[in-house]
Amino acid sequence: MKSQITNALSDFFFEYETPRQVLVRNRRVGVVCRLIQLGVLAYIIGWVFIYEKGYQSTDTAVSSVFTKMKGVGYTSEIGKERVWDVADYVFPPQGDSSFVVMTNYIITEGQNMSKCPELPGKHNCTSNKDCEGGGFKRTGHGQMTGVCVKLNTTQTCEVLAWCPVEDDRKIPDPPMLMSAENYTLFIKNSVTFPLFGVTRSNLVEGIDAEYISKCLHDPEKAPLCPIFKLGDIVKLSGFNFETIAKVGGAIGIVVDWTCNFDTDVRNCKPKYNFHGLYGNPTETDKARASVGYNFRYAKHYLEDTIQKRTLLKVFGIRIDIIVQSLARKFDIIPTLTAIGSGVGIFGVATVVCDLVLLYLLPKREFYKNMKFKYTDTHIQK
Ligand SMILES: Nc1ncnc2c1ncn2[C@@H]1O[C@H](COP(=O)(O)OP(=O)(O)OP(=O)(O)O)[C@@H](O)[C@H]1O
Repeated sequence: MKSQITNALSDFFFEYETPRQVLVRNRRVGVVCRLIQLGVLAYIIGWVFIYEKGYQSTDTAVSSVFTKMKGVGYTSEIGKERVWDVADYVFPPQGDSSFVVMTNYIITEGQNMSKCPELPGKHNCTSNKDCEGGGFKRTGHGQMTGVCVKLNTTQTCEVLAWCPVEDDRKIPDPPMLMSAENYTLFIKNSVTFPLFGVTRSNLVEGIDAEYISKCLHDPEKAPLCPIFKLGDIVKLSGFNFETIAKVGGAIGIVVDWTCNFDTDVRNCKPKYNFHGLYGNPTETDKARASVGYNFRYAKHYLEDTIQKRTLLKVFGIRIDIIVQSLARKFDIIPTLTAIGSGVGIFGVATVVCDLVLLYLLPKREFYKNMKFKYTDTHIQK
């Protein structure tokens, strides 16, 4: 018993078995096999390694964006000249990655809390019965007092509201702040790739204070300049400035960081892309339920101890800055995984050629006999 175990152990340790193979001298099978192997090799080298960069690991960035607008707008309404600076036309003012630049507005000044007639149109009435006291209309401006009052040639419900109520039936055309086309936007963006421990900023090497004070972004001539003219942003996103300025719209600026850290990190530079998200009403769009982008904003103040407000219906260009990133660097683990899976796929060639050899060729019986060694039929005692 002991000697049997010793024999088995010595067989296990001092012997090596390797499969015997059959060398098939057949041109057709040879060609099929080599072609499949060539295809697999092309797939591994061309697709997995070169195109998909299977030898690198990837990481996306953690990023922060800061924006600042500059430029001055001028409007002249009947008897009133006004200059609009950045604190007046950017909402919110903190320099977020998503903000609105006012390009058109409807201003209602000196509103105070009192009773006044509603806007003619949706809120017309013929008698007090049409104005339910204490009630609210879906798109009304205040609480109805229950009285139907005369307003010019029509009658409307009287409301307790911020009076006079805003009349937004006509949007100023051309837009009040056409000068917004010349405003400039400064984007400061910093990205960190935690896996590779690399931090980059869009103020890359060579973008110094002097360059910033003069440059203006141009996709061809100054692709790295972080200062953009609003008119250029609108044009590059495929919109017409006057139309988008009138009713408002949204634009996405994509800062794209696609970096390869196998080369110098200084080659990791941002690319800016512009996308019109919504706005620019075309003829068919006019029929849509909602066109453009607007919101209301009020500035409150006290006048002779009476609280008053100035209401602005703001039409503007909403800019969303989106950071997209993908960095790559050589890593031994994905490299070995790609090689391993490639070697595995080579096995496909053997399976296909065996099928051809053993089941399709006319001399398949001959090859079967060469490939397999048969035992005698099992005879039961
Ligand atoms: N929208 C913009 N258009 C043109 N230049 C800008 C714009 N925003 C900032 N800059 C300039 O870029 C530089 C860096 O701006 P940053 O905000 O860091 O500095 P700042 O001195 O606080 O700027 P500011 O001129 O607003 O006081 C400054 O010279 C600034 O004038």
